[in-house]
Amino acid sequence: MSVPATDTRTTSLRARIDEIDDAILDLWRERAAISREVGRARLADGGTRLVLSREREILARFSAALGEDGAQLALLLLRAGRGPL
Ligand SMILES: O=C(O)C(=O)C[C@]1(C(=O)O)C=C[C@@H](O)C=C1
Repeated sequence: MSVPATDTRTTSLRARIDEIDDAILDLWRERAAISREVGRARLADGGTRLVLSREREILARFSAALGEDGAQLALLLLRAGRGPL
């Protein structure tokens, strides 16, 4: 029996979704590691743990691109790097 064309298409689209998710996870981990490094360097220089002006910029950028979902995503990204407030 032949496989319906929609099943084949779904399988291939899901494979692409998995690739995209892997890329997102890699980028998530890379961003968090870089954020931690920036934070450690700032603390070692006697600076603050947070830079709220920078966090506001990031929140605004994600909100402008994705609305409320973007704001939530930005908050999760920031927390992954600098830890909870
Ligand atoms: O850009 C910085 O100075 C960072 O420390 C990185 C970062 C971020 O994850 O984007 C993390 C904490 C700061 O409050 C602001 C931004």
